[in-house]
Amino acid sequence: MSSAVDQQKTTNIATGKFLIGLTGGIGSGKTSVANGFAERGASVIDTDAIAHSLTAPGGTAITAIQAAFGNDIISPQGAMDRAKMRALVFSDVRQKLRLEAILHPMIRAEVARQTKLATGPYIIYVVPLLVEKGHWKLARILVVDCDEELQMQRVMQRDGLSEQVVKAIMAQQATRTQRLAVATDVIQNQGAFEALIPEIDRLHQLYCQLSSANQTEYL
Ligand SMILES: Nc1ncnc2c1ncn2[C@@H]1O[C@H](COP(=O)(O)OP(=O)(O)OP(=O)(O)O)[C@@H](O)[C@H]1O
Repeated sequence: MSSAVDQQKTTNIATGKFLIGLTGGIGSGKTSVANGFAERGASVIDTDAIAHSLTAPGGTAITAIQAAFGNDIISPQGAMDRAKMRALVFSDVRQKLRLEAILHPMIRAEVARQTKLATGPYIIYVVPLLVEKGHWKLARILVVDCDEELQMQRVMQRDGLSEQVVKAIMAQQATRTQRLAVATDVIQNQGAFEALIPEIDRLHQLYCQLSSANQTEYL
């Protein structure tokens, strides 16, 4: 596991924008929390959503995935067959690296494009594997945290996956301890949705303050 998250206390010089990485284990509530920030005016760039659109029918990554993995990995509709790909990359780490070699540069390019266009007071990058696959220049790291049992319940309910599959996914991710070790901010998502609201409000205010202070430094 690389400790590859490169934090900066100030606005990212390359982009001139205040960048926050949002991460958490599968089903921890990243999307729910990110939506809360978006509702308050933040620019949210979701790397998972980008990966989905790259591998949807007609997506930019489809031709390269087909060339690397064969026709069988592409569904009749022209999307990457996610279930087949999941089985493949779980059983063979080299296949995982091949897929990442195709997708990661495309995701980075799309993140850079959306970052240039972003107009919010700060930007939240939603990066599920931020701790595992770092090298993001960030001012803050926000971890959405909940216990593993709850993660499992939520994912099994949402995606109809078996406990065994969810456990296998979680085993490939960073542990709670590893994530919390790099966090500058933590949102506990252990209770009801409503309990997230004051936490999101508090951090939204903090990020607005920090981003405007940092912007001033660079004017
Ligand atoms: N506080 C909560 N109370 C009840 N259900 C919740 C809560 N937070 C999230 N959920 C539900 O749990 C599931 C996972 O949440 P969400 O999709 O936000 O997590 P995620 O971290 O983005 O997941 P993934 O890693 O799979 O992308 C969703 O069905 C969501 O509606």
